[in-house]
Amino acid sequence: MAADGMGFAITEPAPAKINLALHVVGQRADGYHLLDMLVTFTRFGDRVSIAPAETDRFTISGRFAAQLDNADNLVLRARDRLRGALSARQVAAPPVHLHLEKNLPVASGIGGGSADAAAALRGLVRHWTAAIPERELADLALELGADVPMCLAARPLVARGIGERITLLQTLPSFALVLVNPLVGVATPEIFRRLSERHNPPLALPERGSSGADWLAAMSGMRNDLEAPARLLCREIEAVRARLETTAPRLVRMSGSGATCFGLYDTIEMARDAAAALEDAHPDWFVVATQTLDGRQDHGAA
Ligand SMILES: C[C@@](CO)(OP(=O)(O)O)[C@H](O)COP(=O)(O)OP(=O)(O)OC[C@H]1O[C@@H](n2ccc(N)nc2=O)[C@H](O)[C@@H]1O
Ligand SMILES: Nc1ncnc2c1ncn2[C@@H]1O[C@H](COP(=O)(O)OP(=O)(O)O)[C@@H](O)[C@H]1O
Repeated sequence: MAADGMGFAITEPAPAKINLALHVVGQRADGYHLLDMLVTFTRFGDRVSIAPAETDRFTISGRFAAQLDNADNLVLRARDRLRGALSARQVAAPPVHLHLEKNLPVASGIGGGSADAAAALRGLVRHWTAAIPERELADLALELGADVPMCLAARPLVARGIGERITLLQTLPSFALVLVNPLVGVATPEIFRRLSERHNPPLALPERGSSGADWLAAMSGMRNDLEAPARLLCREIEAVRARLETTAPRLVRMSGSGATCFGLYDTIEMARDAAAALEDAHPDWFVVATQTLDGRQDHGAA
């Protein structure tokens, strides 16, 4: 079932989250790792649609719909948490039909579940015309997952702490990129457990007002500290990286805890050519050419 043409009142984009860099800089007493992350979002992603309904309903479509459990979906957890917060304020939150178009691979390091939860929160706040303080919404988002607050912002940013300390980056430009996933899921907790070093140097960001070239130069000096343990756990990451390197990218890196890797290119045409070559060589992989949102774009433009 596609959401288009079904009369949904609201369709909210759920852009993929890309960790352009991820430095592990410490660990909290509860075991969670302290991170320094340079994050952006893509035009390509999932979509969450909302319509009024007699009783609550949830439907899923899209390439990766079959891999998800309807009952325990982050979209439903987001709905229930927001409804709970609103009922505490005596704000009505009547039944809704939520539809998820699942285009992003699951457990792949690009935050699909977090993006869906954030899109559901954004859409339901609009649908229920709920005046909820930004701070309370951010706290509620964090309870749903470490990546959900940044997916709520859905624009270029630096995230610190476990992801909750967010600074928006107006100057980060849009990049053409290719996402490649070998369709092997990676379990995030396992990757963190296998880290050999937990106190690495923080991000060194370029000066304010830097150009795209300055950002690329700065990013080439950054890392994803989760890449080494992820490669040990998921052998396919090596092959994905090697294939991406043959397409003349400006930068190749893994996102999040993997296994999705991305290549950055000078133009969207170059990214599309690279994606076509990768799809030819590996029709069994997930490959997509897209663009990241720039710091001044609203996520609604995705
Ligand atoms: C690694 C990142 C980078 O953006 O992305 P993904 O690979 O998930 O896309 C995130 O920090 C993932 O955040 P999120 O996916 O919300 O993780 P959660 O479900 O909250 O945590 C899953 C588990 O990973 C470990 N974990 C997670 C985050 C963190 N900063 N330190 C940790 O040690 C914990 O064992 C936790 O129980
Ligand atoms: N809407 C959703 N999309 C993806 N995963 C979901 C969703 N709801 C619940 N999950 C669960 O959350 C876990 C993490 O998924 P995901 O956000 O795709 O990982 P990642 O952040 O590594 O890309 C999965 O194992 C999946 O079972």
